[in-house]
Amino acid sequence: MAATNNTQDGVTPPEPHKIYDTILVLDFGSQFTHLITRRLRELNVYSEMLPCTQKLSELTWKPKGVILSGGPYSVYADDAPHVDPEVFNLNVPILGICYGLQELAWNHGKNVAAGEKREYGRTALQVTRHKGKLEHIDRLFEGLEDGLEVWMSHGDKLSQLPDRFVTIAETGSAPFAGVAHEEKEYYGIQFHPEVTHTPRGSQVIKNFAVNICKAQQNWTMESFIGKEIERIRALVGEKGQVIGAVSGGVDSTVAAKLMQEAIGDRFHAVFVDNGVMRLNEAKEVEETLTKGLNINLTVVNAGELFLSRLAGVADPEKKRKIIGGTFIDIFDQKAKEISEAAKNTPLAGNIEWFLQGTLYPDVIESISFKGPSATIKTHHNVGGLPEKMNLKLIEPLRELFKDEVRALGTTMGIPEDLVWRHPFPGPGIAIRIIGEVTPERIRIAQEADKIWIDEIKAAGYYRAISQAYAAVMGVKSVAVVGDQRLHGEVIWLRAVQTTDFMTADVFEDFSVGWLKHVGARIANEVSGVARVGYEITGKPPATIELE
Ligand SMILES: Nc1ncnc2c1ncn2[C@@H]1O[C@H](COP(=O)(O)OP(=O)(O)OP(=O)(O)O)[C@@H](O)[C@H]1O
Ligand SMILES: O=c1[nH]c(=O)c2[nH+]cn([C@@H]3O[C@H](COP(=O)(O)O)[C@@H](O)[C@H]3O)c2[nH]1
Ligand SMILES: NC(=O)CC[C@H](N)C(=O)O
Ligand SMILES: [Mg+2]
Repeated sequence: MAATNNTQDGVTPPEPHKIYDTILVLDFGSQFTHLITRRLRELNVYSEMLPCTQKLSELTWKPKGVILSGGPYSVYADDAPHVDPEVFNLNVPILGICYGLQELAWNHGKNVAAGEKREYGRTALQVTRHKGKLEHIDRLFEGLEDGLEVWMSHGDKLSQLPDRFVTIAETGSAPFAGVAHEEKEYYGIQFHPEVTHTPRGSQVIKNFAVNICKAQQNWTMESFIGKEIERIRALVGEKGQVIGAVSGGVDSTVAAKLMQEAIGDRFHAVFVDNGVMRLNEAKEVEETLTKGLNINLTVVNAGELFLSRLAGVADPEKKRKIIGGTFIDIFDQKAKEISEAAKNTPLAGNIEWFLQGTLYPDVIESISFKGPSATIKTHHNVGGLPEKMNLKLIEPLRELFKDEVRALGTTMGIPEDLVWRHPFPGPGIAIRIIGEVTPERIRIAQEADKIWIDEIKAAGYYRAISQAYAAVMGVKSVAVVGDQRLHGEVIWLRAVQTTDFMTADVFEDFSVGWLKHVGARIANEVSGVARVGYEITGKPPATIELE
């Protein structure tokens, strides 16, 4: 069923929502909306999220079911968002969660009002079973024990049952904690099944998606790989060529591997060694990508150029700009060379495409009903390049969450230590050295970081930590080594836990004794180090990186 023709021939390659049974999640701005999509995908049911304002006539595919998410508004307020009424003509099951339940009720009698008090936290759910004539509506809570623990977060409530609905669950304070339409497959629940505080929430979501919507559970990485490869081939055509910047990080490596599988050497990867990578990293990235993964890779050794442009510069933003600018100069130049050479490749055409490792959270962030968040930092090291070079974007990971990218990488045979590698910023250790970046400081930062990460791995902490590094504080301090005075560098160790990198907690599981052991190793083994500290500030206020 997948198209094999080129798009230029007028056939659009099918997107996942056209291939897999898809549950559409309409977002009313809850903090948890993306978790609904995550939970569904964990059940191997494909799901996509769109803003609640989505015009359903503009949708080019038909969902198997629709979930209306929670949201911060009150349905009865003048400026409250409302779903396109066409949703009720799709003839598919609908599940309303929290605001979504209230939105269902608003559309069936408008009986929603402010409650006397907010209900926030865990509570026990009493399920009402109907059997007999209404047996079909018992399916939402099938297999769930009475009194199950659910998590609530609302201030409004249904003041009476919506027209033609019956109660399917209640709690001490919410008589309409679950409702269902007598005939149509409309369900509403006041609690949040998508959060982990509702331990059996996944079962509720599964009952809706699989038992009620009859969605197939066929969203697996194996199946995604095959379909995505077909899609890339259809998009790029028989001769098109693609260029992409790869960093050795998870996202760009997995994206590059997919391209290699799809079009072989017509994908050209470029890796820039900017001289501020981790110790031996440039060599390792090169080996893994070429020997391990068979990717058509060009390595540009540009360490000296980067360092010469960074000489004497201490301002963090200037450092970032210099690195970003130099990166673009180099990439642009290399891309031109590769394009020229590509023209002489028999059977292949021009480079028309640019690979980007965009992930689903970036997509969600840009389409969420709340609108793009003002605080997010986008670190596109290759920003602006595709337009400048007149290339079309290809983004094979744009439907995936990070953990799905990791699963995909593992399935494609990418080594575990790369798949689980902590993210590394494009400007590298240049933003982990406060002040001027000198070869000596780079050496010290690299050697200290190697010891820190090796120790973290040996102690089994690596995967529990989201990001860890050793930095150079850029101020000198006095130490005494072998009766000699040392005026040396100060090493700053950081390790944080986070899910979204927007906020982060300091990693707390290290014992002081263990930290002392690592500190002693760094001070002893890395020459020029006077002292070592472990950072205890979370984000906010401190950012994850030092600069
Ligand atoms: N040294 C580099 N050489 C080539 N491309 C790079 C380099 N550093 C960054 N890039 C490009 O910038 C993009 C963004 O970097 P970013 O660190 O956000 O993602 P990543 O490296 O792919 O994955 P991860 O988030 O796991 O580090 C990369 O995907 C890659 O295209
Ligand atoms: O590619 C990048 N270019 C950058 O300039 C940059 N600055 C920060 N980061 C990464 O972003 C995440 C959040 O970092 P901060 O808390 O320091 O803003 C962390 O994962 C940081 O490593 C960068 N990545
Ligand atoms: N979490 C929610 O969806 C809350 C819905 C609505 N704003 C309420 O307070 O009841
Ligand atoms: Mg990276």
